Amino acid sequence: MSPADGLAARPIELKVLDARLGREFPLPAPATAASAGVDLRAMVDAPLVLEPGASVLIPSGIAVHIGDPALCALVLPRSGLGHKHGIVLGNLVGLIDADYQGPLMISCWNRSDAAFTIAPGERIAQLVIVPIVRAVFRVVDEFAPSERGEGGFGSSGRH
Ligand SMILES: O=c1ccn([C@H]2C[C@H](O)[C@@H](COP(=O)(O)OP(=O)(O)OP(=O)(O)O)O2)c(=O)[nH]1
Ligand SMILES: [Mg+2]
Repeated sequence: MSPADGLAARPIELKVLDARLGREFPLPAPATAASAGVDLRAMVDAPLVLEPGASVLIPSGIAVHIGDPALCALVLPRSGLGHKHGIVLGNLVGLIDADYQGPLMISCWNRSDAAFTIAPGERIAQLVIVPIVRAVFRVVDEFAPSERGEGGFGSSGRH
């Protein structure tokens, strides 16, 4: 039994905006049975040199309409690119709303001190669908006491 066997697959509508996807490059799909995300590809026309410190908005070649307001999607860096090459996201994390139907874009930021060339179709980030809680804020004057109280920002020390 694979670890993901207990998970019901959830259909999410996807539009292919770049005809190379599904032909020259695979459509987004989990790499393993229990992968949390699917990799997103940089659907640029030609190799793109990202200079140190530069950021650029790259089309993923797809649009997704999540539809269910109890879900959203997060665009996250790939750990290898982020750690080894400093290729992360210009917005740090991308949030895709359930009602967004436009092109899924990836803001790529080269936080390293070396230029990085992004090849057409390269897997550049990943997309994770997550459940959300719809908060309705209820204004109060005082909170009931909690164990932490107002302590934060390192209040518990370092070790
Ligand atoms: O990395 C990202 C982040 C966002 N989006 C799209 C989907 C999201 O639903 C929409 C709006 O994102 P967000 O609310 O984070 O951006 P904003 O600057 O507040 O734009 P808006 O005024 O349109 O809400 O942009 C992307 O394609 N990629
Ligand atoms: Mg917004």
